[in-house]
Amino acid sequence: MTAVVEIRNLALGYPELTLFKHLSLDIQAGTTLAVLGANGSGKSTFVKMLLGLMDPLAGRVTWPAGRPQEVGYLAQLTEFDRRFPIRVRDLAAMGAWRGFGLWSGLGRTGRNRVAAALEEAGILDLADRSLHTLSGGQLQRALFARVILQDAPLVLLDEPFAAVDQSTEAHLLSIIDRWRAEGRAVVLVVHDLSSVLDHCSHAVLLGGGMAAQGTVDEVLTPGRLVAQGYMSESQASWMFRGNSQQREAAYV
Ligand SMILES: Nc1ncnc2c1ncn2[C@@H]1O[C@H](COP(=O)(O)OP(=O)(O)OP(=O)(O)O)[C@@H](O)[C@H]1O
Repeated sequence: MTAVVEIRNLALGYPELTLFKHLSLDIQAGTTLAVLGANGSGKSTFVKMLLGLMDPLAGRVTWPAGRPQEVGYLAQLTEFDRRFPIRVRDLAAMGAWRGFGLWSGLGRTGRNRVAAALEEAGILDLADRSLHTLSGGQLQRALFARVILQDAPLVLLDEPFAAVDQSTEAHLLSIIDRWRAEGRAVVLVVHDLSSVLDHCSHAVLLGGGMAAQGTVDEVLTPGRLVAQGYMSESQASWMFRGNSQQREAAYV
C-alpha cells in the first residue's frame, strides 16, 4: 500500500496544552481512517494539522508523493455559515475551481461535472436553491458534492454525520466507500462507533494524553476506550456485553 502521509513521533497541541505525543502512523491510499476520542481530545486539531493549518509540537509529517495540490475537506457543520448568499450548484462548483480557474466559468464539461456530483449526493433537484433554505442534511449533501468535485487523493471529513438522519448517513457512507475503492485516503472524525466498524479499516483513538493507532479491531477495544476516556466502564460493559468482539458491539 502507498502512504499518502507519513507521521512519525508526532506531538500535537497548543502552547499551554499538549494533547498527545508519540503518534506514528501511515495514512494509506485506499483506506479509511477513523479518528475517535472524547470531546476536546484533539480530533479537529489533528485534522487542522493535516490541512497544514498548524505545526506539530514535535515529530515529523511527510508526504511521500509530495503534498497534493488539493486536500478534500469537510469542516464541522457548526463552522459553516449558511447565510452565505449562494446557490447549491455554486457551492458545489467551488470544489472544482482548480480545474476550471476561478474566473473563467465552468463551461459545459464543468457544468456536467457539477450536475453529476449533485446527483451522486442526491440533491440535483435542489441545485438552484439558496443555502439558507436547506435542512442540515441537505446542506451536508451539498458540502459532500463540493468534496466530490475536489477530486483529491486525501479527503478529511470532520464529523460528517453530526446533523444527519440514518438514511442520509448511509448515503454519505456509500460515497466514502467509493472514495476508498478509488484508492483515495479518507480520514473520518466520528463519534458513533457503529458508523466506523463497517466502513473504516483503521482507527486513531485520542484521549488521556495518548494516541492509539492500528486497525479498527486492534484499537477499539473496551479496555482502550475506557482508559482513554471515550466511555465509562459501565458503558463499555453494556456495549461489549456477552462477548469480547467489538464488531458485534456495533450492532447493539
Ligand atoms: N486555538 C486554540 N488555542 C488553544 N487551545 C485550543 C485551540 N483550539 C482548540 N484548543 C483546545 O484543544 C483541545 C482539543 O480541541 P479539538 O477541537 O481538537 O478537540 P475535538 O476532539 O475535536 O473536540 P470535539 O469532539 O468537542 O469537537 C480542546 O481542549 C480545545 O479547547
